[in-house]
Amino acid sequence: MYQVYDVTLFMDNHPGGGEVWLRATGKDATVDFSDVDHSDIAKGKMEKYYIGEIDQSTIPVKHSNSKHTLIIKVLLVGIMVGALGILFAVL
Ligand code: HEM
Repeated sequence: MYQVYDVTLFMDNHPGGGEVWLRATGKDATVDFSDVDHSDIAKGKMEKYYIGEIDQSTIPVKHSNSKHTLIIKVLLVGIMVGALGILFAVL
């Protein structure tokens, strides 16, 4: 389970700055949080911003669209080659 915190209200007052949180947006920040070795005071403050838990198995997995991107690239090259062919035929 992921523990979720709404830190928007604390953003301007976070001693580590709001920037570090922006960099952690949309991802699991557990490692970033432990790397700092937050004090017990910091850990106590977290309770105030705790909003619940998310079961990570319910988070949609990002699929790579590389196959679609390749098809689009091949089509674009085909269109360009076709356009050049028409251009040379006309000239
Ligand atoms: C609700 C969550 C959080 C709370 C309440 C919180 C609170 C604090 C507090 C009170 C400090 C001052 C130092 C201390 O007492 O340990 C601090 C420092 C810091 N925090 Fe957080 N923090 C939170 C989440 C995070 C996250 C997710 C990150 C990283 C992505 C982060 C990065 C930092 C950094 C870089 C510092 C500065 C450390 C230093 O200057 O040595 N914090 N935080």
